Amino acid sequence: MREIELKVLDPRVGEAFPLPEHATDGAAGVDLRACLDMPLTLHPGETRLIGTGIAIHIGDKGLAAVLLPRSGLGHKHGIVLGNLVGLIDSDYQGEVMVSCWNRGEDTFTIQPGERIAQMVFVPVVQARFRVVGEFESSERGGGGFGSSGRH
Ligand SMILES: O=c1ccn([C@H]2C[C@H](O)[C@@H](COP(=O)(O)OP(=O)(O)OP(=O)(O)O)O2)c(=O)[nH]1
Ligand SMILES: [Mg+2]
Repeated sequence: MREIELKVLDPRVGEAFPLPEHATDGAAGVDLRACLDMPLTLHPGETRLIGTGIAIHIGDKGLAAVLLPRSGLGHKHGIVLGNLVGLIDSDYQGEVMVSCWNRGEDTFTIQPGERIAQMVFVPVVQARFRVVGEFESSERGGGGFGSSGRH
């Protein structure tokens, strides 16, 4: 298991609000909690940026973190991410923020400390580009967007 530096920005984290951790042995993500002072009601179509009360510094350019919706919130209540997927750079040291979007048709109230998203660490390959005039031919070539048919 990798160790990632974490700063507690709100004293409730680690006390009233548990620190993020993999909930089971095989869990891919760690849940992030809404560091709110009071319940926050999201009306249909509304998006709000919510702090998590933590900062992380990944500090390894071969690693990043992605923020993803929680399945239950997204499927049952329409609470997903305003940026669809959040990306945390390895050199980011600010508070981890979650853009919460109510894409549903009902209002939804987020409670302080509620788990609103999950964060997954992923490997990253940085690339530089070498400009060429022609590519070596490949089986696919330029075909895409359903070029191989539907079945
Ligand atoms: O859901 C998110 C997405 C991003 N970030 C933070 C970490 C990330 O490293 C930084 C920049 O994110 P990104 O590059 O996606 O945003 P941008 O709009 O391109 O901003 P910038 O100009 O600062 O790169 O914002 C979050 O806290 N939550
Ligand atoms: Mg950016």
